[in-house]
Amino acid sequence: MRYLTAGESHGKQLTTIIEGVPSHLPIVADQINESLIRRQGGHGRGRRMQIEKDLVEITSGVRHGYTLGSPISLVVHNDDFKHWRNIMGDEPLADDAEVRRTISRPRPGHADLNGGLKYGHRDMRNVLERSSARETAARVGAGAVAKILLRELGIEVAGYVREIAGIVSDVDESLSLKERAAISEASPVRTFDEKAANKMMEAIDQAKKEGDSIGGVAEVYVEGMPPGLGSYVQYDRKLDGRIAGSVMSINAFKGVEFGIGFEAARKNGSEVHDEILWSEERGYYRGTNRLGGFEGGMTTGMPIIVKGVMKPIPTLYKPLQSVDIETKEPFQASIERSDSCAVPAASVVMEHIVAFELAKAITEEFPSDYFPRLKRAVDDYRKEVRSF
Ligand SMILES: Cc1cc2nc3c(=O)[nH]c(=O)nc-3n(C[C@H](O)[C@H](O)[C@H](O)COP(=O)(O)O)c2cc1C
Ligand SMILES: C=C(O[C@@H]1CC(C(=O)O)=C[C@@H](OP(=O)(O)O)[C@H]1O)C(=O)O
Repeated sequence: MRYLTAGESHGKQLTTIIEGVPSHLPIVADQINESLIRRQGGHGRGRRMQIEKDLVEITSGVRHGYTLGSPISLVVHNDDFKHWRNIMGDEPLADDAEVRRTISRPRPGHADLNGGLKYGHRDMRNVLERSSARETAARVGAGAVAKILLRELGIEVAGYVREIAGIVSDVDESLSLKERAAISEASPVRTFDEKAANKMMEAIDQAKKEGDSIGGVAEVYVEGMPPGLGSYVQYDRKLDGRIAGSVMSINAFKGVEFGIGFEAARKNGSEVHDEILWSEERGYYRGTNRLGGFEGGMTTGMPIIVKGVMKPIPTLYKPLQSVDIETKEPFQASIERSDSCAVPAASVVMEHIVAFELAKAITEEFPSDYFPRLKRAVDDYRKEVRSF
């Protein structure tokens, strides 16, 4: 499975094309819409999210509620486009057109300057339109299809928030995926501890008041992956590596951890590695899950636990020094509409990005263009490893 996205933040629409989804998988648009709506929420989002109501149109690859095995294309219309029609139009502009006004003031922390240098865009709107995290709506569409495939195989994926601005929300490690999903879904910052959630919201409001922004940590939890997915035999087949790469590709993500992650550097081996146990009822399993479900680039069959670190949003009302590329003069701050914290939304994005990598690994391990056949292969494999 693979996918591509297209679309500018204030352009007409976002498009996703997903290739390699087997036929006869039941899909309806509302399942994808549920994911899209979840991505729009969370305390700290800016005014743009009041304008958009992300709803998908499935434009190919699905007929009467089932995948055809042909490429699936998804379209999400940008409601904000109507306000940007002049600026984002594809007609050549008259020399004196008002909308010729260009963006010449790059924001530190965003893609503006590097993108301008690389693509020769002296109007950096041409960079920000595509570097904007609006694109993550298109990626969530692909992830929602992946989640449907995984669910049919008994694999569930949940994303939530663990930390915002240094405020940590503890999670009771014994909580099941369903419990994690339900509790975080009910929280305005998608987290567990209500006290921490209130503090997080205060920190977000404070940052907003000060014209600043804040980041945090999102976590994705996966139940039901069979052991042995991914591989140790070649670097680019290591599934933890692939997941890490795709999590790092989310806008503003700066780091990834599995299980106890960076804490492993400060512990002895006996406090890090998960002992191997066996029982008639469960087959092989681990006494702990400190490594977060991976060994040797392969799943262990234990829940996958992966964290991603999101830096604070780069667009600030508070002055940060930059240089106008036309005048070469320093300036401070450009006032633009922006989120002040998007970690809750990003936890939904991360959930879907991880789901896509898992579905991709499954379809590589059990290649079939016909979903019922793929499912039978997965069931057989589960039986085989159970009696190993
Ligand atoms: C869900 C989400 C919402 C975001 N919202 C904003 C925003 O409103 N303003 C902004 O400047 N950056 C926002 N970002 C972050 C930028 O898109 C990101 O920092 C930028 O593309 C540069 O890429 P980099 O930070 O990965 O280097 C958001 C990111 C995510 C995941
Ligand atoms: C549109 C979304 O996020 C946007 C991501 C973003 C950025 O620079 O990344 C900037 C903001 O866009 P605008 O400049 O239109 O207010 C966010 O609203 C979205 O998540 O759907």
